[in-house]
Amino acid sequence: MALRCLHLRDSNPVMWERLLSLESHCEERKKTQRYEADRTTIAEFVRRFFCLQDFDEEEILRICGIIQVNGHEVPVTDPPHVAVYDEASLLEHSCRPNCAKSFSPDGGLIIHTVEPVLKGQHLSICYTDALWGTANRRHHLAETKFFWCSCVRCADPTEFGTYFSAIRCLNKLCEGYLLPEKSLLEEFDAESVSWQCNRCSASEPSGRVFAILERVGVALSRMQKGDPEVCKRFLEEYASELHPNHYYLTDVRIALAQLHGQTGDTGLPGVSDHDLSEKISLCRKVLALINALVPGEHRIRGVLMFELHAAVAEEARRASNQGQLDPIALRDSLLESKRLLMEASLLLRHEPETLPEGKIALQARRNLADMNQLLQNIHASIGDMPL
Ligand SMILES: C[S@@+](CC[C@H](N)C(=O)[O-])C[C@H]1O[C@@H](n2cnc3c(N)ncnc32)[C@H](O)[C@@H]1O
Repeated sequence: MALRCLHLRDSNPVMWERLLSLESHCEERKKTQRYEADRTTIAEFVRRFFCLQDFDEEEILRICGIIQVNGHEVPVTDPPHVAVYDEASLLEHSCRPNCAKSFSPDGGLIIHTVEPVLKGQHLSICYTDALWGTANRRHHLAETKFFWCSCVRCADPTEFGTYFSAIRCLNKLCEGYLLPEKSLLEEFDAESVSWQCNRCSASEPSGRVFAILERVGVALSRMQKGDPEVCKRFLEEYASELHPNHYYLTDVRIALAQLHGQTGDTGLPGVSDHDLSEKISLCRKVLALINALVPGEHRIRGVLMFELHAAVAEEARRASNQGQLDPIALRDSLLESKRLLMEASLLLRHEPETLPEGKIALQARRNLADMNQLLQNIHASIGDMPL
């Protein structure tokens, strides 16, 4: 990537100037280990191996900084590649962005709004993982993009009342939750801020809280996420330490919501009634949480809506077969399933078909045609007007 960028100097001077106009954070980078690693593995190597002595080390390291600060990982190739888009580099970061990005099959960048944007309002995307907790997001941004985030979400320790990063009070008799004592608006690391219970006001040093989070994080990274029973055990075990909406629990719920119906070859019809209703409630719960926290997570919302539409339709089919659902109630359940399908299809409309989300979008469009046919038959049988 660095070599391709350097090549622009002679092959495309206009593009070269546009590249150099981007932020490189060279001064901040000089204090990092990565700067020294880039010096030996990229700058020295490029100069010696490719005999490009007319680029000095500082110039090459500036390009490395531009790539680090402005690069996007493009998942449409295998392995993914990194690309810089100069106009999109103008977009600022927010942990609750009003825009989201997708990629076209040939690696073009598509920026789409995810909520209404007023004239004059800043456009933002999320530079980090929006489903990480506040301390992790801020640390990642400070390390890689060299700023302390002060977005609306970071400014609110409760993260819009979701308690996404909260853990249970360490006093077992208290039913409250621990959160950072002050909002993280200033330039300090989460490690310097104590955590306070929202009920008994007990204060805990951040080190104690982070030790718990690290222990649970290690357990999560070691667990077999492809096994529904393992996921269920994790949720049961750590419910006593974390807020019900905590990001670790949410991560496992997202996996479990998709696993029911994917393991084995019988698909959703082979899933037990219990697991089917668990799938529905997991999808609803996580969707409500993400809608409140970060509606811009369109990919995961689209995937969960697709999963939910299938589970709702399957539950209605079972109830109808057992005579527990009259045709009108069946129609209403299928209409809900259709609404979810339409929304999934809309949310995933920019995803390329080579990626799993693009395949789901394609399947959603096919299912929609089948669903319309099914609904027409039901309308005909109950003498209803088509909807
Ligand atoms: C991709 S560039 C964005 C364009 C850059 N501001 C420029 O003028 O070239 C990323 C850099 O912009 C700054 N930045 C972006 N979003 C920010 C935010 N929410 N708060 C503070 N700085 C931000 C940081 O310096 C970050 O490293």
